Amino acid sequence: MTKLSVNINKIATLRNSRGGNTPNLLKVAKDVQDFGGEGITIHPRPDERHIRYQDAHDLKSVVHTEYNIEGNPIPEFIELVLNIKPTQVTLVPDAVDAITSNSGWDTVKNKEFLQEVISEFNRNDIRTSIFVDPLEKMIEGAKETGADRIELYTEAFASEYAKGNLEAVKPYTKCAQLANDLNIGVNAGHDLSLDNIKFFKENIPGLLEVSIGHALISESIYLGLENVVNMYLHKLK
Ligand SMILES: CC(=O)[C@@H](O)[C@H](O)COP(=O)(O)O
Ligand SMILES: NCC(=O)COP(=O)(O)O
Repeated sequence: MTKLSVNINKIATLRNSRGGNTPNLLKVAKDVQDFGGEGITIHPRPDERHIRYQDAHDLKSVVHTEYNIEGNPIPEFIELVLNIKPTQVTLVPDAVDAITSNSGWDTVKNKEFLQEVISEFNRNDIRTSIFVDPLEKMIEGAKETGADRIELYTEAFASEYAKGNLEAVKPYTKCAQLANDLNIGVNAGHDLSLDNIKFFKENIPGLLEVSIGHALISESIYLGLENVVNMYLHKLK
């Protein structure tokens, strides 16, 4: 069983573009869960370009499924997560000015730092996950940090799959198998979509959770547009 955690960053992006409260992030989080979504993911970035730190606090009382907070463990982020105590924290090594997450951790080079941060979250009963590229060495390194799970960074798979290269899933299958053997849980995310998710799931043993945002919100626009245009036309008759 693979859980779907919906990343609502893009809802906050749209809200922030007008300065008001539309679309309402908390309503969307509630609706996602009412519609069967099994988790809510947010990735507050230091510049608060989409999710604000206050949103992360406000969502705490609304998210009754799995609450996953992603981010680079800078001191402000660590403090935020320790205050909120979500179900899971996913550590992502993104630069402040990165347009989106663009690589996994080097779990070998950063082993001691990660061990330190992870043990602090573990002491607070927060499940930990580390964002990694599909490289076996990085999975072995992740195990040594004490993390409960890895999140496989799926951008490379998604872009190759879109070109028809089905072989691109192979390193992910191998790494998931290794993670299963090492008894570390497997999550995945980035650019997963309605086009690629079924194939990905079928090829990843023990896939526990996927977090999906950019494509899912875009698809919601595509699939909802006809309905809404028609509702406006009806009112204008
Ligand atoms: C960790 C990850 O894979 C990202 O996809 C992320 O959570 C999305 O962040 P943005 O919405 O800021 O691109
Ligand atoms: N962890 C990945 C995530 O939350 C969503 O990534 P994307 O679907 O917005 O690329």
